[in-house]
Amino acid sequence: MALYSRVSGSVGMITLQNPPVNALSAAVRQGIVDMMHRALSEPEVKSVVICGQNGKFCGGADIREFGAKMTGPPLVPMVHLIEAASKPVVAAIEGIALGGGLELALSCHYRIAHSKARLGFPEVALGLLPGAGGTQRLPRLIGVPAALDLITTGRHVTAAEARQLGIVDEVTDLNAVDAAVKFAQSVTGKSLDARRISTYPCPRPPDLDAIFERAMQQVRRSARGAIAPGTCVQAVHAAVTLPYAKGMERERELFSLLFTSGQARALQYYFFAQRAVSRWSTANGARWDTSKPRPVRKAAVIGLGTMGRGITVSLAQAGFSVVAVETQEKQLSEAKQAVSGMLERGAKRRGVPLAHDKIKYSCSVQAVADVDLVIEAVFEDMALKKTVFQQLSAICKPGVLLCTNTSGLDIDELASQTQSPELVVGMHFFAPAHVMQLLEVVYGPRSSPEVVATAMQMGKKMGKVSVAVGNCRGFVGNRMLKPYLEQAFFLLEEGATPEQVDQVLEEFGFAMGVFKVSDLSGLDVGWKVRKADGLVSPASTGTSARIRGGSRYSPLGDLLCERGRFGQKTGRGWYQYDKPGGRVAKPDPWLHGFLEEYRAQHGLVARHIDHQEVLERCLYALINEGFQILQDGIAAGPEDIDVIYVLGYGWPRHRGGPMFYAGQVGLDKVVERLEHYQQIHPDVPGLQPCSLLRKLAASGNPAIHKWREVIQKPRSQL
Ligand SMILES: CC/C=C/CC(=O)SCCNC(=O)CCNC(=O)[C@H](O)C(C)(C)COP(=O)(O)OP(=O)(O)OC[C@H]1O[C@@H](n2cnc3c(N)ncnc32)[C@H](O)[C@@H]1OP(=O)(O)O
Repeated sequence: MALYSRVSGSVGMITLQNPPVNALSAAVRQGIVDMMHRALSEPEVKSVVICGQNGKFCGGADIREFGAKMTGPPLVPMVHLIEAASKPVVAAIEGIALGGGLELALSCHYRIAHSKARLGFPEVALGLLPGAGGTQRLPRLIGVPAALDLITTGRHVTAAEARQLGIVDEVTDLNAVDAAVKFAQSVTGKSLDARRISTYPCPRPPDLDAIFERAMQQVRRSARGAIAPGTCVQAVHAAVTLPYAKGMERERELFSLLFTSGQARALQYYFFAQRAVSRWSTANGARWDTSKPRPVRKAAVIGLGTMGRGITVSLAQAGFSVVAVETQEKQLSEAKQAVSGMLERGAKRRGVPLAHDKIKYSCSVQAVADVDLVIEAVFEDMALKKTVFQQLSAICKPGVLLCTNTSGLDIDELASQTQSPELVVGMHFFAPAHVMQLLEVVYGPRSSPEVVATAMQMGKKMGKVSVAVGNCRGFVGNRMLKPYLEQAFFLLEEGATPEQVDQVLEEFGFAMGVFKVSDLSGLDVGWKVRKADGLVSPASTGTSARIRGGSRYSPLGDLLCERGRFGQKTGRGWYQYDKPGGRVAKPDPWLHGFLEEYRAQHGLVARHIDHQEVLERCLYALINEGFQILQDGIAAGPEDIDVIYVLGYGWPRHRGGPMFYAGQVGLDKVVERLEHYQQIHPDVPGLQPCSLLRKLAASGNPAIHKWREVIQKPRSQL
């Protein structure tokens, strides 16, 4: 709702009240309309200030109401009422003015912002465009190029940048509401003719066509199939080519198109999913709201390879004192140099002070004796990690949290090396660790709730989205990757090429196809794991070479590794590169010949494989594993899996995540297609729909937020 008060006798004050961000719910819109009428009808009131309760102007339309039938006054007539007002209306922007909140501010005649406020049109991230005149007013106010930038990227600007761009009239370090009241009094009685943005002509720079062409190219490059960015460009184009009223009609049409698209639903689901994962729970009943994190001031990182360096940078940038340990002098000095470079680049990019002095380097593990938390980041080797954990357990002061950065090793086995297994937790960072936003916090059966809470909070402080997951091989992300990769390999055996598979996945919206990712991360990584698992056997022909433990197995990755083809680092993998370390993947005729030879050797006949089969086999196998993970209680809900896949594995955000996507496709359809492929490939257990998936499909494909009711008590494997 909105509160009305009178300040200094002549200023009508409308205060938005809708915690936590004063979003424009039906009640708030109704309140604004009613209070505007009141302010305009009171003769003593000469000007109006609009502000938000609790230091937040407005976070935009209330996203929680998007799924329901629209009630209350629409936004567009509301902003027109404000702009048309005969008394000056001043927006007092504290905290945030985002989306509909900024549109509300742009309909006011003046805008006063606090210096710490952030403004922006983030609708594009929700699959929408600013639909209350934002695409028509902003270019009129700040010009086409700047408006295109803000609307298509959704980036927030500081008050200072907003002032520079001309979005706000004044910035204050003092109380913005008081400043707005003073300002409102100072403009009482002045003509408002030049203050109504909708009446401004839209600037037409001479290279207008080129500007729009560039903007379209830019969004096509980065959107990966998302439709909102291009639609935003079209809406701004209408501001330039049409009179305001017609431009508004066009904005409405385009907004409706986006609003009813599956992409907007997926992105809005994802918005709440990312927030839902912070309300974590574990299979043994620990919860975010009952578990208190421990204070951590000083942390240590053991092992300064690629991951350890990234983790050190993240910790230092988050303000922690860090002891960075690498036992070899040479590696330590290389790491020191690399970390300094990363910190310098980070400080420059983010405009923050350098964090060099936060880090102390040491060659000795003894240096961690007084820290509060250790993150071990040595090679992915259980024996080595066990030794390190034994050492840490002996060296560290009592009560220290011992975390391991592993992408899939058994947390409990490591915990058993220590005197306090309840203090051990996994922190699975993604490379590059100082850039990637995702952190899987892996709890073992003995990890204490406060240790999980501490790791989750540490991740948040490092700017990560932390997702709590249970302990199993590969945790959530890498466990689901296995059947996905497996299907991709099988498709090559049956006649596909890496380029074909990658193209299908990239058209779906993945940042990179599975084979390009494999080349980037190195084929030897998986090879090492398969060797340790006893899966890699000496080259042989016939069916037995492609069976392990009674199930189908593809040795293709192993065969490439045997030939030294480790991907980008060796200049050859599933693709060829111009040199070792090269980045541009080119189809490799050698690989095609190798696949033909392989098929001939194993009596396989290449067949035409269509787009649909590639997509269904890769994605549905991955999704099926996701349901198995839910069934096992390794992830608490589908949102956890979806956030992990979007942030860690390049799943297109506008498709919500694999579990959301499965719901969109229809769970019964996913079951039906998995059964279809299982019949053809009975030796692939990953194609057998898991019982939770079957159960959900049989219960009528319920909405994703209802799945937890069906999952009920997960049968935890922990
Ligand atoms: C025709 C009309 C068209 C209108 C278009 C729009 O206006 S669409 C909406 C545009 N606005 C946004 O996209 C803003 C989205 N919100 C944010 O970016 C951030 O939440 C924030 C406002 C910058 C605050 O970030 P912070 O990190 O401080 O907190 P959280 O993100 O955790 O959010 C706190 C809770 O607030 C809820 N919330 C935020 N914005 C909205 C919103 N617009 N509507 C409803 N609810 C919102 C958020 O969900 C959090 O609550 P939880 O209960 O934890 O989920």
